[in-house]
Amino acid sequence: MTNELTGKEVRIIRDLDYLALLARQHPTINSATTEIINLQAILDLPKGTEHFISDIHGEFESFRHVLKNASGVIRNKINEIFGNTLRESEKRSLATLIYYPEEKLDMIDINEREINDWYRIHLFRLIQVCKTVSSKYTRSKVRKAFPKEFAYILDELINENEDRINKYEYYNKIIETIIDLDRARSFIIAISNLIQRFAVDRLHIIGDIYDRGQGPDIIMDMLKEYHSLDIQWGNHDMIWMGAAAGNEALIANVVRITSRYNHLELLEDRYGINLLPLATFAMDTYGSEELEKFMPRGVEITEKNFKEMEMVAKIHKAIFIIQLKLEAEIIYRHPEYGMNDRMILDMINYEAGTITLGDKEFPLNSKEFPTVDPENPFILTEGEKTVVDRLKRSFMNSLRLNDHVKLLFSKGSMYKVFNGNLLLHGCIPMTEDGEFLPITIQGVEYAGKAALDELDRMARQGYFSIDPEAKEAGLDAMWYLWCGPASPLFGKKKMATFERYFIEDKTTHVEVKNPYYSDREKVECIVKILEEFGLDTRTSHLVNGHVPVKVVKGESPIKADGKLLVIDGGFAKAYQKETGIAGYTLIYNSHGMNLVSHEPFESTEKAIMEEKDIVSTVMVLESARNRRRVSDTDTGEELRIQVDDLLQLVAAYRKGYIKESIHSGYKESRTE
Ligand SMILES: O=P(O)(O)OC[C@H]1O[C@](O)(COP(=O)(O)O)[C@@H](O)[C@@H]1O
Ligand SMILES: [Mn+2]
Repeated sequence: MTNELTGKEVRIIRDLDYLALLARQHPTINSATTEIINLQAILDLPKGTEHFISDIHGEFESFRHVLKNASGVIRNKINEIFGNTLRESEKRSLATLIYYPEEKLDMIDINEREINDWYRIHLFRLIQVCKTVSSKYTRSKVRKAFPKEFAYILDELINENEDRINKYEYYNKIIETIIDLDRARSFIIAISNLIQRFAVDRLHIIGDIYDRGQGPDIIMDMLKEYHSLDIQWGNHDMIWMGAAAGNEALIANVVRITSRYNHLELLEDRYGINLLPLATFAMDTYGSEELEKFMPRGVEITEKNFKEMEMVAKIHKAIFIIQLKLEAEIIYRHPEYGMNDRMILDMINYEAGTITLGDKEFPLNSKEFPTVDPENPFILTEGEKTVVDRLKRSFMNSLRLNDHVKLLFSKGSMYKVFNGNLLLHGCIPMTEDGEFLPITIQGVEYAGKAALDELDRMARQGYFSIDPEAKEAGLDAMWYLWCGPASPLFGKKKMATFERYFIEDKTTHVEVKNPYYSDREKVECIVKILEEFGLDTRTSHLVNGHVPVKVVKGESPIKADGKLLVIDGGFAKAYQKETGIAGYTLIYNSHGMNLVSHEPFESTEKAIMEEKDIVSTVMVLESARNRRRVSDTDTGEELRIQVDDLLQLVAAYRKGYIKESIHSGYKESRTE
C-alpha cells in the first residue's frame, strides 16, 4: 500500500470536496491509516453465514425452530467443538438449551447442590460455543451485540486474551460469581440468544410469509426483531400489502383465504379488523345449503363446532362473490392485463346453472348467487358495498397490520441480488420461445429485470402515494402481482379459484405454469436470467421459492446444473402430503452452500422434551476450496471503496491538499 499516489493527483483535486468531508471523520493521517488497517482486517475475516428460508405460510412454530437452530448451523458448531468429548445425548441437550433456554431451564429438575455443578458445566460449554460462533466478527461488532447487563462479563469471557497465564482460574472465578449471585439462569438465557444471533449473519426470506398457517403476524414480529434481514415478496405477502394499502379486491382475497383456513381470529383479534358487518351480512344473505365447498380446510367438523364452522363458510362464500365482482372492475379497467377470461360472473348462465369457459360449457355445483343480478353481475349490492367500505377502513387503519406491511416494504422487494446470488420468490416470466415475457404497465412494455423493477416501484406507489390516480394504478398493479398471467410472483396462466369452488370437473382446476417452470431445468435459461441481472454466470445462483418441491415424486430442489435452487419444500402443513417433507432451507457460509431439508415439525413442546432437531439431510452443494472471506462479498466491495477513498485522503494530507485538524475528543477509529 503506498501513499505516494502521484498519478492520481488530478483525481485528488477533483474529489477534494468529498475528501474534505471524509477528513471530518478522520482528521489526521493517523486516524485515516488506523481505519485503513481496521478495514483491511475485516476484509480478511471469513464471510458471515447467510440463511435462506421460503414459503413459511404462517407456520410460526416451525419457522421459530428453524430460526433458532439456524438450519443445523448450531448443531454443527457443537459437533466441531466437542467432537468425541461429549456423548451424543449431551450434544443434543446442549443444542436444545441454546434453542430454548428458558423452557429447558424450567425443566431441569435436580437438587440444589447439583444444580450449581450443572450450571458450571453448561456455562463453560456455552462460552465455548459462543466464542466459536463469534470468531468471524470484529470485536466491535461482537461487543455491540452484548446485552447491557452482561456486557462486561461477556467481553471478558469471549474476547478474553488467550495468553493469560492463569486463564482457567480467572474464568472459573467469573463463573463462580455468576452462580453465587444467582444470575446463572439469566446469563444462560443471554448467552444462548447471543449464540443464535452470531450463528447467522444475514437472513433472507424468499417470500410467502402469509396465508394458510395461523401465525404470519407472529412471524412478522420475529422478523422485526431480527438483526439483519431482507425479504423477497411472495404473492401471498402482496395480497396483505395491497389490502393494507386499500385494494378492495385484495382485501376480499385476504378475508377469503383466512376464512378458508379458519383463522379469522388473526384478523379480528390480532389485527383488530372488524368482521361483524361481514358476518352479519353473510348470515342474512346465505342459507345453509351448498356450503360444502366453503367449509374451512383442515378442520374436523363436529357437532360442537358445526354452527361456528357453518358461519365461517357463509363468510367465506359471501366474500368470494364480493371478490369476483371487485376483480372484474380491475380487469375491466385494464384490457392490457389480458384477463377478460377471468370476468367470471358474466360467463355464467344463471338459469341453467352452467358456465362457459373458452368454448366449453360446464355445470356448476350451485345455483345460489343471491347477490348477483344476471343483467349486471358485477354490481355490488348495497349490503356488499357497506361490507367492503367497513372492511377497507379496518384494513387501512389497523396499526399492527400496517406496522408489518411497512416492514415488508422497508426490508422487502421484488427480488434481491446479494453476494452474487439472485433471490426471487416466483419466476422471471418467459415466452414459449424462451424470451422474457413482456408486460405492459401504464402503456409501456417492460420485460426481464426492467419489468420487476417497475412492478416493485408500482407496489410502493400503491401503498405510499397520496395522489388518487397514482395510488389506484399502484393498487391495481398489486392485484396483478397476486394473480396476473405475467406476474413474476404468480407465474401461472390463471388462478382457478372459481373453478375449484364451483365446478366438479377437475380439468378446469389446472393452473398452467409459465414456461419458466420447465425452462428453468435448463442451464441456458438460468444463465440468461443471471446475465440479465449482471451476475457472473459461473459462480452465481438463482434461489426460488413458490412451488413446492415434490420430493416424494423424486423431484430435486437442485436444477440447471446446480445454478438454480428451489427451497420451497412446503412449511405449509396442507402441502406436506405432496412434498413429503417440511421444507428446504439454504445455508451459505464461508465453506460453501448447503441445502438442508427438514422433517415435519410437530410442536415446540416436543422439540424441547425429546430434544428433537428436525434437520435431516444436508446436501453439500459447493465446498469452496478457499474459504470465502468478507473481501469476496458485497460488503467487501464497499469496504474496498472505503479503503480506496481513505488512501486518497492520506495522500491528500501528505501532499498538502488537506490540513490535519487536531482537536480534543475525536474518535481515532470508526470501524464497526
Ligand atoms: O390450496 P389453497 O390454499 O386453496 O391455494 C391454492 C391457490 O394458491 C396458489 O397455489 C398460490 O399459492 P402459492 O403461491 O403458495 O403457490 C394458487 O395458484 C392456487 O389457486
Ligand atoms: Mn407463492
